[in-house]
Amino acid sequence: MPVPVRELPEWPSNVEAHPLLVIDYRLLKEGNQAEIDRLWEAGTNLGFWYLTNYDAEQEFVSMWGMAEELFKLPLEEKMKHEQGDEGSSFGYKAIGNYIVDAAGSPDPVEGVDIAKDDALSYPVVSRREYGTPVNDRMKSVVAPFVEKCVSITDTMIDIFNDKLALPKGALAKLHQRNDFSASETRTIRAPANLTPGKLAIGGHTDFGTLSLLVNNLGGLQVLPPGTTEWCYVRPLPGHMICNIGDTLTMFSGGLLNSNIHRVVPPPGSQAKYERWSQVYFCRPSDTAPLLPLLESTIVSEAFNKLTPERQKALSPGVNSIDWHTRRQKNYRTKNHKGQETWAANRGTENGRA
Ligand SMILES: O=C(O)CCC(=O)C(=O)O
Ligand SMILES: [Fe+2]
Repeated sequence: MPVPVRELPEWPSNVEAHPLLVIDYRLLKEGNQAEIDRLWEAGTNLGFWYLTNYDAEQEFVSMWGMAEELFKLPLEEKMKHEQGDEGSSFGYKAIGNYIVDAAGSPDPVEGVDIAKDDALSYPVVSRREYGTPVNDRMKSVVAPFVEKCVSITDTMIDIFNDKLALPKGALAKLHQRNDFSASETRTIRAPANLTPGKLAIGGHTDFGTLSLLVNNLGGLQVLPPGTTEWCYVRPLPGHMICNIGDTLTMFSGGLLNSNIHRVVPPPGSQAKYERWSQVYFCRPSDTAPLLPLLESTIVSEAFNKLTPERQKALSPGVNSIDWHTRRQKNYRTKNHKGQETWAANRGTENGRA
């Protein structure tokens, strides 16, 4: 069994971790202004924060149990539901199918991504099939997980909407429950005893709006703005890790920061355990145009202050699904041709101050 998140192995005493702001979800739900202001502070600076009192830790950990059953199947069986090389991220992901750097080095992790659309419509198949171990747990594990995550991301989207002084519900309209989107669950298993220095996931920004993450070991690192030193983010029981993704950076005219991060082997003696992560990616409706929401004077004033290069990076003008497909496709090892393929998978880090 995976290491339960509440029984984390000891953090090595000589390894520093980033002191992320801790945001209390219960206070956010109550409309506590001081907590809302702190969420804004977290979103506009590092773009990463801890969330406590979110009441879904069990739903996150249950997803590991679901994936463990799937990963037990013979590879040939799992490959029937692999994501493929066309730019969809829904489905099983075999070890080595993503690149982790510009040289095209293959990744060492196994994973599975399930579309929000499939979880919520089950037994109706909206996007694709995932095989029996997933089907058997769609109602009992996957859908409850997605429901909790949708509720958490909807809450934070409305808070950011109001802090950006957008018309009521403007951001929510770009993330409607019943619109098809690339929103999905992602479960990742990295093997124990990875070679020190090996990347499990290469440096990247997240593609969508908000990411919710629970992991059982260290290994996640952020590159804080204005620094050149990668810094560990320490998993803490009862705390999930949240971060801003590219599309929210675009909608906010660069005010909210989609920060670069990566995953390396866990620090110290934690490296001897299998590493499990559970993510929920909230992404805009497939047809949402990716442009700053200039109807807000806060957004337009921020956007006008940016360099032309940064303005261009934050207003690609393509639809959300095209952004996602381009990035995803150029992470696939089979599609890697050279340095230019890595450049083609990049997000809003281009022109980042
Ligand atoms: O495994 C982690 O801790 C982070 C995963 C991540 O950054 C991602 O899947 O985008
Ligand atoms: Fe990420």
